[in-house]
Amino acid sequence: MANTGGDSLGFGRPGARAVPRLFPAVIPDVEELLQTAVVVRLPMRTRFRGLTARETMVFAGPAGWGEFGPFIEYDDAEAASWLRAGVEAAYLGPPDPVRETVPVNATVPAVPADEVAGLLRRYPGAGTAKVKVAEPGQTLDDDVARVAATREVIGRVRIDANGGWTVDEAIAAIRAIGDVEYAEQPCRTVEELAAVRRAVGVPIAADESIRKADDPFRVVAAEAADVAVVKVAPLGGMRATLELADGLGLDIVVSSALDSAVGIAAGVATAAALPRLDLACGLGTGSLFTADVAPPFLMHDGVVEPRWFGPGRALDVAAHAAPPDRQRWWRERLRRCHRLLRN
Ligand SMILES: O=C(O)CCC(=O)C1=CC=C[C@@H](O)[C@@H]1C(=O)O
Ligand SMILES: [Mg+2]
Repeated sequence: MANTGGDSLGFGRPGARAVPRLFPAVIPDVEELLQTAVVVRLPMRTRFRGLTARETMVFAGPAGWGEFGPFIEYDDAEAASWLRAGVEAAYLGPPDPVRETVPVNATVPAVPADEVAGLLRRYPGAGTAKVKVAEPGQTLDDDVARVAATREVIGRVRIDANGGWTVDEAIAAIRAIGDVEYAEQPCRTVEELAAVRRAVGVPIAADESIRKADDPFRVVAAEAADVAVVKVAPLGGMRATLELADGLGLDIVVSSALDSAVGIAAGVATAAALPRLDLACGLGTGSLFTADVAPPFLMHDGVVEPRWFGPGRALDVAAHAAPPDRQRWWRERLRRCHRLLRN
């Protein structure tokens, strides 16, 4: 039964943007975190989310490596959850798995249709593809063509509009695109998602309406979605994500936050620990980078296996270290977020 009320994660309290507070109970000293922290800049193969390189920070703790990589434009209140997730990974390690493999979807950025087949070669055995749609500056024809090109290679397609459509645009676009596994975040608000869901026969997935919401349970209360896309870093960690997934009572897809291999390891560990997992997870974004801090989670036969970058494990950070001004910027950001977590 879905939980539509308040919850132990700290979500949904008036004025308190979700900084889940459950794990870990003790946040280490900031100087300890900064001692091993390195900022890397990972070059990307294809533009994704407007990025051609991904800046992120990794640090080590007694349980291994953790990642702190909130997107640059996020404010400190939003970024603090990402720090909590990194601290949990480095100080607590992964939850116990209940499965040995995690099914993963191919991710198709908003590329021209004729680039799709080449891109999908990076996802051997994928049974599901997620196609980005509603990209600013592109048309519905571009989306229809990209989805059609994807379907020629992978039969099961889900789409992600990142809230880019109005309700009317979403209804028209979903009808034009045709049968999909689900439409992720077709519009921006929960009410709009519910309106689209009522109008179309296609399942709706909520992403931003969960990871950026003051109250992720509103999606359930408003009957706005069939699927919850959950991301470990913005939701404050693996255990917080598992608890939220359990409370939501929707079908769950664990997805990446465009993390390095360190953050993806936490996503895979979370998916491996879910009591039920019926849908492929969006954890194949390592394929979008041309370099990573460790061997990326590349799928084979449509799945990846959990792996953990434990204590004493050296990462390939030197080759990808960001310039000194960016190191300073991230270290200051970490200090500010750390103060928020301690308060
Ligand atoms: O779900 C996937 O296949 C890949 C992950 C993915 O699409 C995203 C990762 C990071 C930022 C987001 O804009 C984006 C998403 O909206 O789901
Ligand atoms: Mg999404």
